[in-house]
Amino acid sequence: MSTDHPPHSLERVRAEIDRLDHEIVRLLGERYRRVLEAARLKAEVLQVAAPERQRPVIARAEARALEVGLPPQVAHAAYAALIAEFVRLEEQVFSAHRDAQEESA
Ligand SMILES: C=C(O[C@@H]1C=C(C(=O)O)C=C[C@H]1O)C(=O)O
Repeated sequence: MSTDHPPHSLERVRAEIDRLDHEIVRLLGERYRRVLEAARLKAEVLQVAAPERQRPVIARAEARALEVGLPPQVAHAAYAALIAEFVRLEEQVFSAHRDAQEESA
């Protein structure tokens, strides 16, 4: 279904939303794998949250939202939630790594 032929029924709109969600989650999976790579490149848990990096990432998402006609507060809320969860997962990578080191010591 292309955007040249907008869907007219609720069913068709929902089918298009489902198709987009499929792609969005695929992209989130790619992003998650890069976040794990970033975690592996950090020397200590204090580097995980990196607020100085979070701010421009969220600002860029808001600016991109404006370009594509998405209310920027939606991009802000989505990215703040995503990053909070990614930070939590990165912290788990660190504690698992620390536990493994302690066990082998
Ligand atoms: C991926 C990183 O780690 C965390 C996750 C971020 C993200 O999901 O964009 C950004 C900064 C950090 O809070 C990073 O430092 O780049």
